[in-house]
Amino acid sequence: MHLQQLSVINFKNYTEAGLLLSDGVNAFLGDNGAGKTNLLDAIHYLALCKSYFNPIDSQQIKQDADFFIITGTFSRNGQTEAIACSVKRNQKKQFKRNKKDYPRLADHIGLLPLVMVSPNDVSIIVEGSEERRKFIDNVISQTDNGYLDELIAYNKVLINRNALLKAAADTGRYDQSLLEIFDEQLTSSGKKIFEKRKAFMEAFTPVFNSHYRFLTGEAENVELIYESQLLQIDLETLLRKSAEKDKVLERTTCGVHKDDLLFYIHGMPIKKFGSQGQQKSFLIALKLAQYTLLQQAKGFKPLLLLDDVFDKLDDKRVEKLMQMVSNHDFGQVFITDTGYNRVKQIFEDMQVPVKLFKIAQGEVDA
Ligand SMILES: Nc1ncnc2c1ncn2[C@@H]1O[C@H](COP(=O)(O)OP(=O)(O)OP(=O)(O)O)[C@@H](O)[C@H]1O
Repeated sequence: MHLQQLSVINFKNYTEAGLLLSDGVNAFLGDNGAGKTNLLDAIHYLALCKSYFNPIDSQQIKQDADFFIITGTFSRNGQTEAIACSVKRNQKKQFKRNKKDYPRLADHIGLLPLVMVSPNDVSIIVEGSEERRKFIDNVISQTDNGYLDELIAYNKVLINRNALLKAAADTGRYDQSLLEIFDEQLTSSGKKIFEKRKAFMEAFTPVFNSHYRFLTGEAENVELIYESQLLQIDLETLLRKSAEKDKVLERTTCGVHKDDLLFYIHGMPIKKFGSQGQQKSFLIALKLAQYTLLQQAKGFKPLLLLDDVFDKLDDKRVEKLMQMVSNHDFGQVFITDTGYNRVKQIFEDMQVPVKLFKIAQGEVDA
């Protein structure tokens, strides 16, 4: 699958721009604040109906404008897909596929799989466990339609159970039969989520290890561990055992909402003991593993968006990454960087064709 052309009107710092893209590597190059990442985000928006960086749609509209439009023509399984998206202030966003409206926006998601690697991803390492659960949930949802439904069901019961515990503490009355119903529902969804996460991590971890090793050589020893209370004990028993504690703390203290991913380098948490370059390499390997599993599930190559990817990586790692790109391990790739000559040189040295775009203050020059 690849994006043949992209147009934006009033999107972030662009008034109007159109790009004809290569089906191999495309590089958006320019100074800080020029609008390179904004182009990646426009592609992300077109594929996944939302910005990668900012959940508020109206903030993607160019300052002082009332709407934005993004259009793109994709070649997918030998067919052309014309996707158009428009957002007006205070109105629902609209997506069209080959000029037809979607009955549900959710029907669009999954059509154009995509993986973004961005400096913002460092939150997966440095922030709390919620960021890591969000990462794993996003990756599983992209390939498993039922997973998101289970997550929604689980979170709904969790909110209700916590409200019950809080109300019981406030009123002194404890509705045991309602709690048992919630526990049953929580156990049913929680078990399914746990089984899917466990199976996913079993497939994901060796792919991650192999990408990390390729990128960094054999010297660094990293570990990726799925941590869940359910690995030791089933959720039914857990909920029963923690019932008294939950009453005192007025919230549900066990379940899959406590799951986490642990990241180690040489036996130590990478958050505290990894250099910026090592953390970045770890994140790239995580995202490339996501790419590989997505490709396996879809049967074709997703788009790969690499924002500011050379920053903090040493020359050897840059070369390895570009080797992966040039081996056509990935299909269409988009790269951003501030150094026009640097990127031109890297690709010339590797004898990899690349389409270079000069970006300056919301203007594109191919
Ligand atoms: N809604 C908007 N209206 C106008 N400008 C916006 C809007 N949203 C973002 N911008 C501007 O777009 C500019 C370019 O942002 P972008 O993140 O694409 O830069 P970049 O070229 O990737 O820079 P860097 O190299 O620093 O990462 C920023 O200066 C930002 O203020």
